[in-house]
Amino acid sequence: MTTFQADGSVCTVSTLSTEKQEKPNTSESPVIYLPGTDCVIKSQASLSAYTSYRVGGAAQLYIAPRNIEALQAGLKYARERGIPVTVLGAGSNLLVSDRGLPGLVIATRHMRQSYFDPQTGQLTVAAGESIPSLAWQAADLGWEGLEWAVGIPGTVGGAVVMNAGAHNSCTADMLVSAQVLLPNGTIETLTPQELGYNYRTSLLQGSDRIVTQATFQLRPGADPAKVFAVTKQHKQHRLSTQPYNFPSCGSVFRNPKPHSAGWLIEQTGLKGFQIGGAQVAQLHANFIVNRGGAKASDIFSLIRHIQHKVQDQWSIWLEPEVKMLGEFQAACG
Ligand SMILES: Cc1cc2nc3c(=O)[nH]c(=O)nc-3n(C[C@H](O)[C@H](O)[C@H](O)COP(=O)(O)OP(=O)(O)OC[C@H]3O[C@@H](n4cnc5c(N)ncnc54)[C@H](O)[C@@H]3O)c2cc1C
Ligand SMILES: NC(=O)C1=CN([C@@H]2O[C@H](COP(=O)(O)OP(=O)(O)OC[C@H]3O[C@@H](n4cnc5c(N)ncnc54)[C@H](OP(=O)(O)O)[C@@H]3O)[C@@H](O)[C@H]2O)C=CC1
Ligand SMILES: C=C(O[C@H]1[C@H](O)[C@@H](CO)O[C@H](OP(=O)(O)OP(=O)(O)OC[C@H]2O[C@@H](n3ccc(=O)[nH]c3=O)[C@H](O)[C@@H]2O)[C@@H]1NC(C)=O)C(=O)O
Repeated sequence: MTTFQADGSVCTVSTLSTEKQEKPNTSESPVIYLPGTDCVIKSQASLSAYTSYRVGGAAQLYIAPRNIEALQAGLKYARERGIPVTVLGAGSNLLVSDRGLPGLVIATRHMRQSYFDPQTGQLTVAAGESIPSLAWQAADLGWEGLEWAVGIPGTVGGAVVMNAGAHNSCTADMLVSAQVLLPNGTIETLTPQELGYNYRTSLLQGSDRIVTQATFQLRPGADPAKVFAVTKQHKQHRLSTQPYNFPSCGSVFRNPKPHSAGWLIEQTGLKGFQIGGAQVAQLHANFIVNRGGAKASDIFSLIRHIQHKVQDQWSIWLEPEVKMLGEFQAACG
C-alpha cells in the first residue's frame, strides 16, 4: 500500500517475493501470543517456507514481529528462558539444517515501512522491507541510487548485514545509518564506518545486534524513465546470466581474486554436477539450485565437494557467502 503525501514524500508498506502466504490457523491447538503483544509464537515452524532454497527443518519457536515493541518482547521472552535467538530476513542467503534450529527464530520480514523524504533525498526503511521493491519504487519516483538492488530478493536488514551488492555498487555505498537493537532491548544508531564494511561483509555478521531500520542517501530529481530503464536493464542482465527458475541463495561463494568463483567452478568441470536434488547450475556455476526435493544436506555436501575439487585443481579454498545455520555433517568417504 502506497501513500503519497502533500509534501511530495511517499510512504509504503509492501510484500516480499520470497514470502509464502500465511495459512490461517485451522488446527485445534490454542494460539499462543508473545506476552503483551499480538505477535503469535509458533512451535516447530517449518523453515523451508521461509528460505529461498525451500529447504531446512523446523524452528523450535518462531515469531515474525511487526514492530520494535514486539521484537523487544521476543528478545525478553528468549532472555528469560535462556534460549538462543536466530534472526532471519527473507532467508535468501541462508542454508538451514534439515535438523532445524533450537530456541527462538525471529523473522523480521513483517517489519515494514518506508519513507522517501524529498527534502533530503533520504529513504528511511524498516528492516523487513524488500530491497528489490524499493529499487522499483525509487525508479518510479526518479530517484537514482538503488538501480543495482533489483533482483536481490532480500530485506533491508539482510542487505545491511550482508552488504548486498551488484553491478559495482553495494549497500554500504548508500547507507547513512542503521538502527540496531541490542540483546538487552536497547537501541543504537550506527554509521557505515562503525559497521566495518567490506566486500559482502560487515561487523554485524556473527554479532547479536538486530537491524531494525536503515537510512539510505539517494539522488532524487532524475527522469523516472531513465532510472526505470537502467533498473530494467540490470534485471534483464540478471535473468540472462543467473538461474531464477529454481530455488537458490544467489552466489554460493564469495569471489576470490583474480578469478571469479563461477569461472573457477566451471573450469573445474562441475556445471550440472548433482548431489540428490542439489545441482551446480548450468547457467551460472556459482549458483547451486534446488532441482526439486533437495535436502539441506545435499546442498551442504555439494558445497564441500566444490570446495575440495577447486582446491585440488587451483589451490584456492572458496569461502561461502551463504550463511549456514544449524548442524551439518560432511559425508564420509
Ligand atoms: C536469486 C538470488 C539472487 C541474489 N543476488 C544477489 C546479488 O546480486 N547480490 C547480493 O549481495 N546477494 C544476492 N543474493 C543473496 C541475498 O539475496 C542477499 O544476501 C540478501 O541481502 C539477503 O537478505 P535476506 O533478508 O534474505 O537475509 P537472510 O538470508 O535472511 O539473512 C542473511 C544474514 O543476515 C542476518 N540478518 C538478516 N536480517 C537481519 C536483521 N534484521 N538483523 C540482523 N541480522 C539479520 C541473518 O541472520 C543471516 O546471517 C541473491 C539471492 C538469490 C536467491
Ligand atoms: N531463485 C530463487 O531462489 C528466488 C528468486 N526470486 C526471484 O527474485 C526476483 C526478484 O526480482 P525483482 O524484480 O527485483 O523483484 P520482484 O519481482 O520480487 O518484485 C518486487 C516488487 O517490485 C515490483 N516490480 C517488479 N517488477 C516491476 C516492474 N517491471 N515495474 C514496476 N514494479 C515492478 C513488484 O510489483 P508486483 O508485485 O506488482 O509485480 C513487487 O512489488 C523475482 O524474479 C523472484 O521471482 C525470489 C526469491 C527466490
Ligand atoms: C548473485 C550475487 O551477486 C553477484 C552479482 O549479482 C553479479 C552482478 O553484479 O556479480 C557477481 O557475480 P559474478 O562475479 O559471478 O558475476 P558474473 O558477471 O556472472 O561472472 C563473473 C565472471 O565469471 C564468468 N563465469 C560466470 C559463471 C560461469 O558459470 N562461468 C563463468 O566463466 C563470467 O563469464 C564472468 O567473466 C556477484 N557475485 C559475487 C559472489 O560477488 C550474490 O552475491 O549472491
